[in-house]
Amino acid sequence: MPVEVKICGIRSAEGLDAAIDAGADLIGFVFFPPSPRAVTPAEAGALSARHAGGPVRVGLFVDPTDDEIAAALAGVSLGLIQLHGEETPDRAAAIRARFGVPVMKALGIAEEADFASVAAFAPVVDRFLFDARPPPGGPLPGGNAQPFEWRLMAGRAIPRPWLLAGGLTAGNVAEAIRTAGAPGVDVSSGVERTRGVKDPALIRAFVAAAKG
Ligand SMILES: O=C(O)c1ccccc1NCC(=O)[C@H](O)[C@H](O)COP(=O)(O)O
Repeated sequence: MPVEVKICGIRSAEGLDAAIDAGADLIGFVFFPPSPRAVTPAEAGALSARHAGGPVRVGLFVDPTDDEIAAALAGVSLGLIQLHGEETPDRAAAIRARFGVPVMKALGIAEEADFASVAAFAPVVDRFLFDARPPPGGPLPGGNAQPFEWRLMAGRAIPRPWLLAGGLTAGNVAEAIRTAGAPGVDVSSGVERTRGVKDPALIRAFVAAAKG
């Protein structure tokens, strides 16, 4: 199976076009205003409308209210809701039931114990994303260019499709996939020329390295 690639934090036409041309399978729109990658629902809708079909449009939320999700969905059709905060399994289940959109739960990983909630989320989510646990007190729960120990994933039975994230670049993604046994990867900082600004050449290099 080819490795799935998600390019997260798309907020420009050139970033979106490069991700689609390069063969990304999923693209992420960040609906979290403190992020330098944040977009409004209208901006995401306008970007998404540049291409009919193509990659799954992922909406990224951090402890969202129902109103926030509804507002995003009014602006752009999403194929996946990524929950990147402190959402509980009950909250993930409620979001999935209310909006009828598949859900991906992001879990921050730094040690073995961080996998404890996988079993509780598995019945109520469609995918997992394993990212580096964010630094304490940091401004963002993701998108921090910080890797975690990929060997923590090796040989682990995850009962849903999953993506590996955190500090990936074109230079390390092949090794990360091999070490973690990852069926898919997610990147944001590693394909940016400056924080929040995607670089088409880095996007192309990343997708080629991940799928090569
Ligand atoms: O990217 C953000 O700005 C962000 C903000 C708040 C919550 C999550 C966020 N990103 C989540 C992602 O899916 C990133 O792609 C993932 O954390 C990997 O980021 P990076 O280490 O920068 O490649």
